[in-house]
Amino acid sequence: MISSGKDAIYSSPLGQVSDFRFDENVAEVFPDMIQRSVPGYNTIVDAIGQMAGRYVQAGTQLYDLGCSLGAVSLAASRYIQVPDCKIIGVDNSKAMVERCQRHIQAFKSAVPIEVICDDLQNVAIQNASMVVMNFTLQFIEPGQRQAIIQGIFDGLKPGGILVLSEKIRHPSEQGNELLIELHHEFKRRNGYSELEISQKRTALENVMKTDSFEEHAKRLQQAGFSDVILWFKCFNFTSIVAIK
Ligand SMILES: C[S@@+](CC[C@H](N)C(=O)[O-])C[C@H]1O[C@@H](n2cnc3c(N)ncnc32)[C@H](O)[C@@H]1O
Ligand SMILES: O=C(O)C(=O)C[C@]1(C(=O)O)C=C[C@@H](O)C=C1
Repeated sequence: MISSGKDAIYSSPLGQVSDFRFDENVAEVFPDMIQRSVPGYNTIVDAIGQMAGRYVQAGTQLYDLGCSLGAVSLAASRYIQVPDCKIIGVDNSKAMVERCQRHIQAFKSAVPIEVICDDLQNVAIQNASMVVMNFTLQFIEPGQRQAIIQGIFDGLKPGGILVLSEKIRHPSEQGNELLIELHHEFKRRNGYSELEISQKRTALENVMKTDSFEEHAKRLQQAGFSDVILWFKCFNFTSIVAIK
Protein backbone atom coordinates (compact mmCIF):
# COMPACT_ATOMS: atom_id res chain seq x y z
CA MET A 1 0.00 0.00 0.00
CA ILE A 2 1.25 3.46 -0.91
CA SER A 3 1.12 5.68 2.17
CA SER A 4 1.09 9.50 2.32
CA GLY A 5 -0.69 12.41 3.99
CA LYS A 6 -4.32 13.25 4.54
CA ASP A 7 -6.04 15.44 1.96
CA ALA A 8 -6.89 18.83 3.51
CA ILE A 9 -6.28 20.89 0.34
CA TYR A 10 -9.75 22.48 0.26
CA SER A 11 -10.42 22.52 4.03
CA SER A 12 -9.87 26.27 4.59
CA PRO A 13 -11.76 29.02 2.73
CA LEU A 14 -9.79 30.07 -0.36
CA GLY A 15 -10.36 33.68 -1.54
CA GLN A 16 -10.31 32.47 -5.09
CA VAL A 17 -10.36 28.77 -5.97
CA SER A 18 -7.88 28.14 -8.76
CA ASP A 19 -8.16 25.38 -11.34
CA PHE A 20 -7.32 21.88 -10.08
CA ARG A 21 -3.76 20.77 -10.94
CA PHE A 22 -1.80 17.60 -10.26
CA ASP A 23 0.95 19.54 -8.47
CA GLU A 24 3.18 18.74 -5.45
CA ASN A 25 0.36 19.36 -2.94
CA VAL A 26 -2.01 16.98 -4.71
CA ALA A 27 0.66 14.33 -5.37
CA GLU A 28 1.56 14.32 -1.66
CA VAL A 29 -1.98 13.41 -0.56
CA PHE A 30 -3.18 11.63 -3.70
CA PRO A 31 -3.80 8.10 -2.32
CA ASP A 32 -6.01 9.54 0.45
CA MET A 33 -7.72 11.97 -1.96
CA ILE A 34 -8.62 9.40 -4.59
CA GLN A 35 -9.81 6.77 -2.12
CA ARG A 36 -12.06 9.24 -0.31
CA SER A 37 -13.32 10.75 -3.62
CA VAL A 38 -13.85 7.86 -6.03
CA PRO A 39 -16.37 5.20 -4.97
CA GLY A 40 -14.92 1.73 -5.56
CA TYR A 41 -11.41 2.96 -6.39
CA ASN A 42 -9.62 -0.02 -4.77
CA THR A 43 -12.05 -2.49 -6.35
CA ILE A 44 -11.50 -0.91 -9.77
CA VAL A 45 -7.69 -0.98 -9.50
CA ASP A 46 -7.64 -4.61 -8.36
CA ALA A 47 -10.07 -5.70 -11.12
CA ILE A 48 -7.89 -3.93 -13.72
CA GLY A 49 -5.02 -6.03 -12.37
CA GLN A 50 -7.13 -9.15 -12.85
CA MET A 51 -7.90 -8.10 -16.44
CA ALA A 52 -4.15 -7.70 -17.03
CA GLY A 53 -3.72 -11.31 -15.89
CA ARG A 54 -6.33 -12.39 -18.42
CA TYR A 55 -5.60 -10.17 -21.46
CA VAL A 56 -1.91 -9.25 -21.48
CA GLN A 57 -0.22 -11.33 -24.18
CA ALA A 58 3.37 -12.65 -24.07
CA GLY A 59 5.94 -10.29 -25.59
CA THR A 60 3.64 -7.21 -25.55
CA GLN A 61 3.26 -3.96 -23.65
CA LEU A 62 0.68 -2.58 -21.22
CA TYR A 63 0.29 1.21 -21.16
CA ASP A 64 -0.98 2.97 -18.01
CA LEU A 65 -1.87 6.45 -19.31
CA GLY A 66 -2.14 9.06 -16.55
CA CYS A 67 -0.48 6.63 -14.14
CA SER A 68 -0.21 9.10 -11.18
CA LEU A 69 1.56 7.13 -8.43
CA GLY A 70 1.45 3.83 -10.34
CA ALA A 71 -1.41 2.04 -8.59
CA VAL A 72 -2.67 0.42 -11.83
CA SER A 73 0.84 -0.50 -13.07
CA LEU A 74 1.64 -2.17 -9.75
CA ALA A 75 -1.69 -4.02 -9.63
CA ALA A 76 -1.15 -5.26 -13.20
CA SER A 77 2.39 -6.42 -12.41
CA ARG A 78 1.02 -8.62 -9.62
CA TYR A 79 -1.28 -10.50 -12.03
CA ILE A 80 0.71 -10.81 -15.29
CA GLN A 81 1.98 -14.37 -15.69
CA VAL A 82 3.13 -14.44 -19.35
CA PRO A 83 6.79 -13.79 -20.31
CA ASP A 84 8.58 -10.83 -21.92
CA CYS A 85 6.05 -8.12 -21.07
CA LYS A 86 6.65 -4.50 -20.21
CA ILE A 87 4.49 -1.94 -18.43
CA ILE A 88 4.79 1.70 -19.53
CA GLY A 89 3.33 4.36 -17.24
CA VAL A 90 2.86 7.87 -18.63
CA ASP A 91 2.03 11.05 -16.73
CA ASN A 92 2.70 14.72 -17.45
CA SER A 93 2.88 15.72 -13.77
CA LYS A 94 6.51 15.81 -12.59
CA ALA A 95 5.38 15.62 -8.97
CA MET A 96 3.46 12.39 -9.68
CA VAL A 97 6.17 10.78 -11.81
CA GLU A 98 8.93 11.36 -9.22
CA ARG A 99 6.86 9.67 -6.50
CA CYS A 100 5.70 6.94 -8.90
CA GLN A 101 9.31 6.03 -9.71
CA ARG A 102 10.13 5.76 -6.00
CA HIS A 103 7.15 3.47 -5.33
CA ILE A 104 8.03 1.23 -8.24
CA GLN A 105 11.64 0.88 -7.14
CA ALA A 106 10.50 -0.03 -3.62
CA PHE A 107 7.99 -2.59 -4.93
CA LYS A 108 10.46 -4.64 -7.05
CA SER A 109 7.97 -5.78 -9.69
CA ALA A 110 8.67 -9.00 -11.63
CA VAL A 111 7.47 -7.25 -14.82
CA PRO A 112 9.66 -4.27 -15.85
CA ILE A 113 7.89 -0.92 -15.41
CA GLU A 114 9.08 2.22 -17.19
CA VAL A 115 7.62 5.59 -16.21
CA ILE A 116 7.64 8.41 -18.75
CA CYS A 117 7.03 12.07 -17.80
CA ASP A 118 5.28 13.44 -20.87
CA ASP A 119 1.90 14.34 -22.32
CA LEU A 120 0.29 11.03 -23.19
CA GLN A 121 -0.48 12.46 -26.64
CA ASN A 122 3.27 12.39 -27.40
CA VAL A 123 3.59 8.68 -26.64
CA ALA A 124 2.78 6.33 -29.54
CA ILE A 125 1.02 3.14 -28.50
CA GLN A 126 2.96 0.21 -29.95
CA ASN A 127 2.83 -3.57 -29.60
CA ALA A 128 0.17 -3.25 -26.87
CA SER A 129 -2.24 -5.90 -25.63
CA MET A 130 -3.73 -3.65 -22.92
CA VAL A 131 -4.08 0.10 -22.38
CA VAL A 132 -5.55 1.64 -19.23
CA MET A 133 -6.84 5.16 -18.71
CA ASN A 134 -8.06 5.12 -15.12
CA PHE A 135 -9.73 8.53 -14.66
CA THR A 136 -7.43 10.33 -17.12
CA LEU A 137 -9.35 11.01 -20.37
CA GLN A 138 -11.73 13.27 -18.42
CA PHE A 139 -8.84 15.76 -17.96
CA ILE A 140 -8.15 16.04 -21.70
CA GLU A 141 -9.84 18.60 -23.96
CA PRO A 142 -12.97 16.98 -25.46
CA GLY A 143 -11.88 17.85 -29.01
CA GLN A 144 -8.75 15.72 -28.62
CA ARG A 145 -10.40 12.62 -27.18
CA GLN A 146 -11.36 10.82 -30.42
CA ALA A 147 -7.80 11.01 -31.80
CA ILE A 148 -6.40 9.59 -28.55
CA ILE A 149 -8.83 6.66 -28.56
CA GLN A 150 -8.04 6.04 -32.24
CA GLY A 151 -4.29 5.99 -31.50
CA ILE A 152 -4.89 3.44 -28.75
CA PHE A 153 -7.05 1.25 -30.99
CA ASP A 154 -4.45 1.36 -33.77
CA GLY A 155 -1.63 0.39 -31.35
CA LEU A 156 -3.51 -2.57 -29.85
CA LYS A 157 -3.03 -6.12 -31.07
CA PRO A 158 -6.14 -8.10 -32.06
CA GLY A 159 -7.90 -9.26 -28.88
CA GLY A 160 -6.29 -6.41 -26.94
CA ILE A 161 -8.28 -4.21 -24.55
CA LEU A 162 -8.66 -0.62 -23.41
CA VAL A 163 -9.90 -0.09 -19.86
CA LEU A 164 -11.41 3.39 -19.62
CA SER A 165 -12.57 4.61 -16.22
CA GLU A 166 -14.35 7.95 -16.16
CA LYS A 167 -16.56 10.18 -14.08
CA ILE A 168 -19.62 10.59 -16.31
CA ARG A 169 -22.47 13.04 -16.77
CA HIS A 170 -25.93 11.51 -16.88
CA PRO A 171 -27.92 12.80 -19.91
CA SER A 172 -31.00 13.93 -17.93
CA GLU A 173 -30.69 16.83 -15.50
CA GLN A 174 -32.60 15.09 -12.71
CA GLY A 175 -30.57 11.88 -13.11
CA ASN A 176 -27.32 13.82 -13.16
CA GLU A 177 -28.27 15.77 -10.03
CA LEU A 178 -29.14 12.51 -8.23
CA LEU A 179 -25.76 10.92 -9.08
CA ILE A 180 -23.87 14.08 -8.03
CA GLU A 181 -25.80 14.24 -4.75
CA LEU A 182 -25.10 10.55 -3.98
CA HIS A 183 -21.41 11.15 -4.72
CA HIS A 184 -21.32 14.19 -2.42
CA GLU A 185 -22.91 12.11 0.34
CA PHE A 186 -20.16 9.50 -0.22
CA LYS A 187 -17.58 12.28 0.26
CA ARG A 188 -19.32 13.57 3.44
CA ARG A 189 -19.24 10.06 4.90
CA ASN A 190 -15.52 9.96 4.13
CA GLY A 191 -14.98 13.08 6.23
CA TYR A 192 -15.05 15.87 3.66
CA SER A 193 -16.84 19.05 4.76
CA GLU A 194 -19.34 21.04 2.68
CA LEU A 195 -16.60 23.61 2.10
CA GLU A 196 -14.14 20.99 0.84
CA ILE A 197 -16.77 19.47 -1.45
CA SER A 198 -17.84 22.80 -2.93
CA GLN A 199 -14.33 24.26 -3.36
CA LYS A 200 -13.11 21.07 -5.07
CA ARG A 201 -16.15 21.12 -7.34
CA THR A 202 -15.27 24.70 -8.36
CA ALA A 203 -11.60 23.75 -8.90
CA LEU A 204 -12.58 20.89 -11.21
CA GLU A 205 -15.18 22.84 -13.20
CA ASN A 206 -12.87 24.12 -15.96
CA VAL A 207 -10.47 21.18 -16.11
CA MET A 208 -12.71 18.13 -16.02
CA LYS A 209 -15.30 18.05 -18.79
CA THR A 210 -17.29 14.85 -18.43
CA ASP A 211 -19.02 12.90 -21.20
CA SER A 212 -22.04 10.63 -20.88
CA PHE A 213 -21.64 6.85 -21.12
CA GLU A 214 -23.33 7.03 -24.54
CA GLU A 215 -20.70 9.52 -25.78
CA HIS A 216 -17.87 7.26 -24.59
CA ALA A 217 -19.44 4.18 -26.17
CA LYS A 218 -19.95 6.01 -29.49
CA ARG A 219 -16.32 7.19 -29.52
CA LEU A 220 -15.02 3.68 -28.80
CA GLN A 221 -17.21 2.11 -31.49
CA GLN A 222 -16.19 4.77 -34.00
CA ALA A 223 -12.53 3.94 -33.35
CA GLY A 224 -13.26 0.31 -34.22
CA PHE A 225 -13.66 -1.51 -30.89
CA SER A 226 -15.90 -4.54 -31.45
CA ASP A 227 -17.27 -4.82 -27.91
CA VAL A 228 -17.85 -2.09 -25.30
CA ILE A 229 -18.64 -3.40 -21.83
CA LEU A 230 -19.65 -1.31 -18.83
CA TRP A 231 -18.16 -3.48 -16.07
CA PHE A 232 -18.26 -1.04 -13.10
CA LYS A 233 -20.63 1.71 -12.10
CA CYS A 234 -21.21 3.45 -8.79
CA PHE A 235 -23.06 6.77 -8.91
CA ASN A 236 -21.32 8.86 -11.62
CA PHE A 237 -18.11 6.80 -11.61
CA THR A 238 -17.79 4.15 -14.29
CA SER A 239 -15.29 1.84 -15.88
CA ILE A 240 -15.58 0.42 -19.38
CA VAL A 241 -13.60 -2.33 -21.06
CA ALA A 242 -13.41 -2.10 -24.87
CA ILE A 243 -12.18 -5.13 -26.80
CA LYS A 244 -10.46 -4.90 -30.20
C1 LIG B 1 -7.13 11.02 -11.58
S1 LIG B 1 -5.49 10.84 -11.96
C2 LIG B 1 -5.30 9.15 -12.47
C3 LIG B 1 -5.27 8.14 -11.37
C4 LIG B 1 -4.47 6.89 -11.67
N1 LIG B 1 -4.68 6.39 -13.01
C5 LIG B 1 -4.78 5.83 -10.64
O1 LIG B 1 -5.42 4.84 -11.00
O2 LIG B 1 -4.39 6.00 -9.48
C6 LIG B 1 -5.23 11.60 -13.52
C7 LIG B 1 -3.76 11.65 -13.93
O3 LIG B 1 -3.67 11.96 -15.32
C8 LIG B 1 -2.57 12.81 -15.51
N2 LIG B 1 -2.78 13.52 -16.76
C9 LIG B 1 -3.76 14.42 -17.07
N3 LIG B 1 -3.64 14.84 -18.34
C10 LIG B 1 -2.56 14.19 -18.86
C11 LIG B 1 -1.91 14.20 -20.14
N4 LIG B 1 -2.36 14.97 -21.13
N5 LIG B 1 -0.83 13.42 -20.32
C12 LIG B 1 -0.37 12.63 -19.31
N6 LIG B 1 -0.94 12.58 -18.08
C13 LIG B 1 -2.02 13.34 -17.86
C14 LIG B 1 -2.53 13.69 -14.28
O4 LIG B 1 -1.25 14.28 -14.07
C15 LIG B 1 -2.94 12.71 -13.19
O5 LIG B 1 -1.82 12.13 -12.55
O1 LIG C 1 -13.32 14.61 -6.29
C1 LIG C 1 -14.05 14.53 -7.27
O2 LIG C 1 -15.14 15.06 -7.30
C2 LIG C 1 -13.64 13.77 -8.43
O3 LIG C 1 -14.14 13.92 -9.47
C3 LIG C 1 -12.62 12.75 -8.23
C4 LIG C 1 -11.32 12.82 -8.98
C5 LIG C 1 -11.38 12.04 -10.30
O4 LIG C 1 -12.39 11.52 -10.72
O5 LIG C 1 -10.32 11.99 -10.95
C6 LIG C 1 -10.87 14.15 -9.30
C7 LIG C 1 -9.62 14.58 -9.01
C8 LIG C 1 -8.69 13.78 -8.20
O6 LIG C 1 -7.68 13.35 -9.01
C9 LIG C 1 -9.26 12.56 -7.69
C10 LIG C 1 -10.45 12.13 -8.06
